[in-house]
Amino acid sequence: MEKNSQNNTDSSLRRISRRNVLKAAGIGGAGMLLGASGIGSFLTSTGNSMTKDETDNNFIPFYGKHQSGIITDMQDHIYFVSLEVTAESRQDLIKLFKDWTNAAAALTEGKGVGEASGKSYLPPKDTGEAAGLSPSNLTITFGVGPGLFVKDGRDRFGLQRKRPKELKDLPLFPLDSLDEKWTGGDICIQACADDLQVAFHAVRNLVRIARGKAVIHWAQTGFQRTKQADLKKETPRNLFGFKDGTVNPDLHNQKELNEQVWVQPEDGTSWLAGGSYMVVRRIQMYIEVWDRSSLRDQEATFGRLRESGAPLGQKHEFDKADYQKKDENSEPVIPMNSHMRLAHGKGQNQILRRSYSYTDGMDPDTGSLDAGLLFICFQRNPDKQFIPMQERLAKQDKLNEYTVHKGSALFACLPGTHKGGYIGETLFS
Ligand SMILES: C=CC1=C(C)c2cc3[nH]c(cc4nc(cc5[nH]c(cc1n2)c(C)c5CCC(=O)O)C(CCC(=O)O)=C4C)c(C)c3C=C
Ligand SMILES: [Fe+2]
Repeated sequence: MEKNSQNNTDSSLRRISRRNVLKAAGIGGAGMLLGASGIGSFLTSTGNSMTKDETDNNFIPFYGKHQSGIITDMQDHIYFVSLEVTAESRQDLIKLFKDWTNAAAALTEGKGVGEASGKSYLPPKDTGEAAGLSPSNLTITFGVGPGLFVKDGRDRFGLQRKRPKELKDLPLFPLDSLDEKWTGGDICIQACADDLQVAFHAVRNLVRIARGKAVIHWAQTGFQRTKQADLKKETPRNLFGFKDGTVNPDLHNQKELNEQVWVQPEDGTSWLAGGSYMVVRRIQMYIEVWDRSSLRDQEATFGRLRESGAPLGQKHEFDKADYQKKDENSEPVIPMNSHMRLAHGKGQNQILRRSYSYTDGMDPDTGSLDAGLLFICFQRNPDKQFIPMQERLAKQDKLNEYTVHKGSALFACLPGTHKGGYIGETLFS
């Protein structure tokens, strides 16, 4: 569970009026028409990354240069779904993305999908369970998996030549214990909101729209502490009790985001420029085993103190880790096999972590709680970011004693769109 709301201090952004926010929802080209006004310039520079604290009506625009739900401040809940496409024609697939775009734009504004027909002899277009609820900072993010481009040797939609070389099944890492039921998918929908019913409603209606064209392959809900419960707005803690999400790219540093998160025009896949690669791993955490290990062992596992979240050898959570520091026995203060040290590597390539905890009843194999992390990260290039990082972790991470990777998927999250356009337009044009 990773926090990504650092340095969110521009008070002018917090004073955006409801009228301006709604205006922003309807404008073309990510707010560019608003020109030099505060909100216009913000949207122009960062796409639709307006964060929940920056609006006064918990609404995050769907339209923008980038899809929302990537550099958006994390909401309290996620409903993630991976779909298999059953449509056979390119036209049907394009129609699906157009219908989804219109529905997603309405849903994020707190509206239902489709017009109410008022005809009692027909099923209502919208399923109704979010009627009267606020938008709850709902974001809906669409991604496409390798199977959309070619599956079982078939180029179903004439997309094979458009597949970026990075968009392929992730390699099997040492210790992976992947289950097909939580792995892969042709398309993903990530719905995040501060209310689970709002997120569920979004997914349910989008899946309903896809009837006859796509079916659910796997789904996973996730949570973190609610903002209501955390008055001090600290970094959320994962199910091992540690602050999780301290080190992440700065969401307000455009240069850093272009280097680490957004696919760039020069990366060789023009239709994906402005999008981002999303890695999803369903990681089970052996919480009972963890609960029997000593505090010292737990802290050595992550390389951080549990209480403050400070790196070992430092006092405060955001102090810089000193990887050279030795203890009185000349041993590294931050152990060589600690999670933080291995994830950090040489510090050149980062990922944007946006993970949520999950619980899913009991693991029938062990009789213990099935709980863990729906690990999600975004990046410009998985070959240079997630994959080498996970190779290091899978080989040596002390955390592996307490976790197992059960699910895995890679998606290319499409660039954003403007009103009148549709998500996926660049891929199909
Ligand atoms: C391959 C990428 C990563 C996986 C998989 C992963 C799993 C995982 N992580 C935690 C808990 C923590 N992770 C922390 C730091 C951290 N983790 C990754 C990457 C992966 N984690 C990175 C890049 C970093 C930051 C490294 C750095 O440069 O400092 C931390 C420390 C606090 C923090 O910065 O967030 C915790 C705690 C769990 C529980 C988990 C799998 C279940
Ligand atoms: Fe981690």
